[in-house]
Amino acid sequence: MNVATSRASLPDARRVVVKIGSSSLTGPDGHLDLAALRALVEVLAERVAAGGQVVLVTSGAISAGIGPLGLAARPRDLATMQAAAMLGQSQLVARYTEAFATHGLQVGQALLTAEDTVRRRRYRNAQRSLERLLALGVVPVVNENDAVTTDELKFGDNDRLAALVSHLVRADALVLLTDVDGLHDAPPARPGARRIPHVADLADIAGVEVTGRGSAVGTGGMVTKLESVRIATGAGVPAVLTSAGNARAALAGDDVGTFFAVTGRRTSARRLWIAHAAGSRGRLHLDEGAARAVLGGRASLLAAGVTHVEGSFDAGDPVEIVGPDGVVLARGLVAFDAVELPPLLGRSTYDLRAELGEGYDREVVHRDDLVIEHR
Ligand SMILES: Nc1ncnc2c1ncn2[C@@H]1O[C@H](COP(=O)(O)OP(=O)(O)O)[C@@H](O)[C@H]1O
Ligand SMILES: N[C@@H](CCC(=O)OP(=O)(O)O)C(=O)O
Repeated sequence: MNVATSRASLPDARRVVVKIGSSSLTGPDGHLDLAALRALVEVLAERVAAGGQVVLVTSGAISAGIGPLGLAARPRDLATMQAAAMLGQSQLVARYTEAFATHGLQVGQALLTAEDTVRRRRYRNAQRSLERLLALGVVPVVNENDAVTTDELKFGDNDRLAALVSHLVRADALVLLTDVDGLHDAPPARPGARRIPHVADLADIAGVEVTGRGSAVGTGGMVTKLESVRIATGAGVPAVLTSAGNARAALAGDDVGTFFAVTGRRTSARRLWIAHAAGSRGRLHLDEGAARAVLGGRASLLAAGVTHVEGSFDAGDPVEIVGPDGVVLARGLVAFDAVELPPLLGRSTYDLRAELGEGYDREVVHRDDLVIEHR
């Protein structure tokens, strides 16, 4: 580990996750921009040649599928987007394979889903295989597994995926490449909007106007990029946001884009998944006393304090924990299936054990599986 503590230490960051968005890989005709892809690969190959390690998180599967499928425009419905991504992903990786090969490097593909960052066993598996791939000198090329993700259970944008991957591989820095040179003090199309070079704490930019609308092809706009930055910096990984054309300069620590300093220490993977699991499978509504106990930070959630449940989750799924006023207080991994809970609610642990036996008196969400929302 050699975490970049400032922009100047970026050249020494040993392991870097670089994410490139659709907007930077798509030409004006909506097809994959091969020149842009090759230019990025050249920069990353230089980094590897200099002794660094790079994990590439790349969008562009849908863009790469448009041409071969003969589609007039980027599809909007989920099934056609998935079909385009399935065809396009293999094209995309083929192009990366060729481009890296010209620099004597090999690539290995990892297609991840939100589920992989939520489920402990899958997280560990992904961690182990990526670690081994890097040790073998191969460049991991990561995208979301669009073929198997549904609307409610997907990242959609690759920004948050990149932040979670940077935690997964214990990166020393995260570089987000897009079509604008960093965060601006207003949406960059607005006259007079200026780049913000350094952000020490995300609270400092709370007043900055950002839009969730991306470019014509991107997903999530600046909102998901800041969400990604929040996850990464809060988990101990500094981030740089700049345009794809500035990738080399950003890695060299030059004054381009926006540098976001670390705000938190490396958290356990477990707490990170719980806090940022892409989707929640349901909600647990609490009474006043339980809400206070949960916010106190040390208590587990017991059936006695839950008034009702929503959703159809299984034991182990992420759920939102909601106060009596409807505000989400925390997220956690629930220890029961949704159908098991109604008869247990509002009842004391003593009652449950006496009537239903050992096991039914367990916590609904154990405190180790519970993370309070900080907004
Ligand atoms: N305050 C802001 N600073 C910089 N960019 C912004 C801001 N608000 C909105 N944006 C928009 O975010 C867009 C990038 O998001 P997106 O299209 O999703 O990119 P990508 O495909 O690279 O993920 C930019 O084109 C920019 O217009
Ligand atoms: N995973 C899909 C879509 C990802 C996407 O558009 O994300 P981004 O460009 O990062 O906002 C793809 O590869 O086309």
